Amino acid sequence: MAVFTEVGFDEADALVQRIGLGPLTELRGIEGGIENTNYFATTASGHYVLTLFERLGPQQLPYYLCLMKHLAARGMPVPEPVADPDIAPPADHPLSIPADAPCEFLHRVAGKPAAIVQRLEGKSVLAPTAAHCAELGRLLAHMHQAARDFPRLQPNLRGLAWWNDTAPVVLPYLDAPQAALLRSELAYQNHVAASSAYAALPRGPVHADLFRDNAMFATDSDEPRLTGVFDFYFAGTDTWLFDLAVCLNDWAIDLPTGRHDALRADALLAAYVTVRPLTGAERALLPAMLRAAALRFWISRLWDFHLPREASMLKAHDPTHFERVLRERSHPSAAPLSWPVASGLAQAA
Ligand SMILES: Nc1ncnc2c1ncn2[C@@H]1O[C@H](COP(=O)(O)OP(=O)(O)O)[C@@H](O)[C@H]1O
Ligand SMILES: N[C@@H](CCOP(=O)(O)O)C(=O)O
Repeated sequence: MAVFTEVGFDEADALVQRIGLGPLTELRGIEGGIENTNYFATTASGHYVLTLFERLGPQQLPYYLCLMKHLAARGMPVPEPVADPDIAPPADHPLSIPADAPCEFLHRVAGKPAAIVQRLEGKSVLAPTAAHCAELGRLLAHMHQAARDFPRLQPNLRGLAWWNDTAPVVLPYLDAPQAALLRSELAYQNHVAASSAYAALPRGPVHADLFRDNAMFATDSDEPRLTGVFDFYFAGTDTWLFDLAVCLNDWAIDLPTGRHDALRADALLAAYVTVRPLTGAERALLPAMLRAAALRFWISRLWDFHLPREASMLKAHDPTHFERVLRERSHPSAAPLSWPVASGLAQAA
C-alpha cells in the first residue's frame, strides 16, 4: 500500500465540507497503488477516493481530471471528479484548452495537489476469464471513441521520450543480456516510431495503464460485468493501438511464463473490433506495439525498483515479469498475427 503523505482527518473534513460533500465520517489509507497517496473518504453524501499526487503537478493534472469528467459525462463508467465550487471552469474552446488553464477539479491537501473522485463499486479480478477480457475490450473501444472530442492535448508522459531518457538511468543495474535487450528494443522502437506506418495509426486520449488492478467488476452478478475503470494518471494522447497492447499484455498473459493467452487475447480483441475495427496499419503494427507496451512497463518497473521512493506502505512491482513478456513478444517465433481475430474479424476501417 502506498501512503506517501499522511492526511489528517480534520484537513480532509475541511475539504469535503467546503466542496459540498457534507461532513467526513471515515478516512482510510488504501492498500495497493504505487504512484500516489490514496484514501477512501466517506462523507454524509457518499463514498469517494481522495488522491494526493506525489510526482504530478498542476501542469499535467488538469488533463487527467478533465478527461475523467469528459468520459463520465459521455456515460463511461469512470470515477467522476468533484469540482471546487470556487473555481470557474474554463470557457469552452473549440480546438484546445491551454494546459495551464485553471482546473476546478484540482484541490490542495497537505501541501500536495489533490483530487477527490467518486469511489467505484466492485472488485478487481486478477485472474480474468475470456468473458472478463471481452468486457474490457468493449469498454476500451468505447472509451477511445468517447474521448475523440476531448479538447485538451498532452502527450503520454511515459512514452518514447521517457523511455529514451530513463533507459540510461536503469542500465547500470542490469546484467549484460538484460542491457543488450533494453538497448536493442529501444533502438527498434525508435525505428518503428519514425515509420510512416506508425504515423498512420489513429490516436487520441488513451488510458495507457489499464491493467487488471485498474478495473472493477460487479460482485453481485454471475456474468462478468465491468463497474468501471480508474487510475487515469498515466493517460495521454497516444495511439489507440498502444493502449490496446497495454491491455493485451496484462489481461491476456500467462503470468508465470509471460506468454500470451490466445483465448483471452482473442476475446479482448474480438470485443474491441466489434466496436471499432482496426485499420490496416494497426493490424500490421500490433506485434510492434505489444513489444512497445512490454518495454514501457519493464523500464518503469526497473526505475521504481532500483530508484525507490519513501512511502509508509509501498510494494514495488516485479520488473522481471515485463522482461519475460518482452522476450516472448520479441522472440522470432512470437506470432500474434496468427490470432484468428487479427487476420479475420478485424477489417480495415
Ligand atoms: N475511484 C476508485 N474507486 C474505487 N477504488 C479506487 C478508486 N481509485 C483507487 N481505488 C483503490 O485504490 C487502489 C490504488 O489506486 P491506484 O489508482 O491504482 O493507485 P496509484 O495511482 O498509486 O497506483 C486501487 O487498487 C483501488 O483499490
Ligand atoms: N500498472 C503499472 C504501474 C502503475 O501501477 P498502478 O497501481 O498505478 O496501476 C505496472 O504494473 O507496472
